[in-house]
Amino acid sequence: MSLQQEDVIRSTINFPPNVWGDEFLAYEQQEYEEGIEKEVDVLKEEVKKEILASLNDQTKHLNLLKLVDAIQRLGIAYYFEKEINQALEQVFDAYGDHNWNGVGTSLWFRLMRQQGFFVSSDTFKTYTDEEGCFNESLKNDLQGLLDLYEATYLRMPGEVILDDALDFSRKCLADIARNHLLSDPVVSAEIHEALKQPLLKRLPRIEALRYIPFYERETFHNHSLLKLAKLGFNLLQSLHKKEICQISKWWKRFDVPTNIPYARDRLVECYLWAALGVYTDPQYSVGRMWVARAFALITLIDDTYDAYGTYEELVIFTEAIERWSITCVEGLPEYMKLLYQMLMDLDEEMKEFLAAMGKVHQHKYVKETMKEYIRSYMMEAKWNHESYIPTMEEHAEVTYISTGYKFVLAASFAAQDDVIADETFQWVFSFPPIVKASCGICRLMDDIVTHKKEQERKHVASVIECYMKQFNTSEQHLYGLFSEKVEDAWKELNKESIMCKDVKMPINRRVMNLGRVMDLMYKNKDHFTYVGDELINLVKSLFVDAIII
Ligand SMILES: CC(C)=CCC/C(C)=C/COP(=O)(O)OP(=O)(O)O
Repeated sequence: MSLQQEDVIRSTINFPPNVWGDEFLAYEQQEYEEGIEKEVDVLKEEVKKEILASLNDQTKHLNLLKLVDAIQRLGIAYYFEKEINQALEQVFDAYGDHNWNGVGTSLWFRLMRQQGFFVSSDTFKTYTDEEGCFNESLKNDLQGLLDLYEATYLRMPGEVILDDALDFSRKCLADIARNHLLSDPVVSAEIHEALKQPLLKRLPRIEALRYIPFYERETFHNHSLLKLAKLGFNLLQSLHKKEICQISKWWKRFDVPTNIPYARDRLVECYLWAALGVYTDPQYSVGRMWVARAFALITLIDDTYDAYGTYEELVIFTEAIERWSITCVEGLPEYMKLLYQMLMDLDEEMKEFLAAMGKVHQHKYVKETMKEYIRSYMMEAKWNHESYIPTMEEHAEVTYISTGYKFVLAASFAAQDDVIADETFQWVFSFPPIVKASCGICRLMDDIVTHKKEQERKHVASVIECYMKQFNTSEQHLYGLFSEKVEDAWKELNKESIMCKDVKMPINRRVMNLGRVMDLMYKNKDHFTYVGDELINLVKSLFVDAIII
């Protein structure tokens, strides 16, 4: 009997169609005004000089930190990687892990930890009395409270003083916001936004979009820096437009709505994921486009395993993945052939890229993590088929891999046009705690918002069902419990990014950005599947509408 016959029961649902149509195909000819790069270079030099001028003068260190903070929040740190590192190293050499005293402690603490320098949370003891209570006088300094609040999010597991400082500053800020004591609407908006989402969880590019107009309103802003931020934003935006146009042309060839109508068609959203969470710096154009396309294809494969494919079909597909050869196409059910072909074509492209870079031997890392990823999909399909609810441990082991983040990281190292050591691939293979924590954030935040809808059809058990079964408990208090686990995972990310020196900071930052994407795609609702105005407007602001200079 053919598997394609109509009596096969498939647990599909009607996902909303792609909201973009052909919009991005129109951006092929986007050219930026001539001369803009020259202007950017001049401004860069000005800002570099300013950084370097403050380096050796301790009286200027607070201003130096403010400048670095502004550069990072304006989203142009990639222009000053070397200078920022030099500046923060200098500050670390001057004050060690706890000797910064007085004004700016919270800013110093946050910037140092963000850069991977360990500084001690004991520094905040000066803010408390003998009983460990935070001084009431702190409530009178609004900027100080905001800075303290943002600094506390850099906490590691067990840092009670920072947990307390967070409770204290959050409560003070919420009281201030509630009491309408503020006459300044800009500061009031700042408090509301900070309470909604701390800096730690904001994706740098989205923060730039938000911070540029905010910074402009500040009386003492640096004019060169502001101009550079705007030009830099627009330059990268025009590159994004071109890239989305290019990958849209590739995607259109496959006519997904006709050929794979049961799956989510989400190329632009996947590009957003890749551009904000994986490759944020302009130079990684090739990698960004490869990863975005891989995500879009994986989304189709995910919906095949989670919904449309029958168990028998999925076994065949998984075996073909294990064999990893285009010759397997023939043995696949008709509708799966395109998926397999797309995957093999993308893989071929990756191989060619690696060969051109002289690192073709690293292809095996991408292939192996992809196989492992698909095996995790198959295990979920098996549990679903057998109506088996796994233990929490079994569930985590499989569904952390099925977030795709381990594969994404390995692929991102390969698709990056600089030299990435084999040890870095081996590091991700060993599934280190920082990567696990990022996968944990992904799995928990995803399951919290998607499980209700998924369980309406036959779907693998989410972490919620597994916990309820194992601990014989009700669903109600689990959302709070898992939200706390997400916070714990953030503490782990902080700790590992500072304490673990196996990889360099840009790689840790990538792992953290993957965690941050979840705050965009899966906070309170599944914005990836059900793309609404919020995400649409964000995409337009990031990739379509230039900032007015
Ligand atoms: C990082 C990657 C690979 C992104 C690709 C897009 C994707 C598969 C999203 C998860 O959808 P989902 O919410 O249905 O996920 P799951 O099926 O794992 O719950």
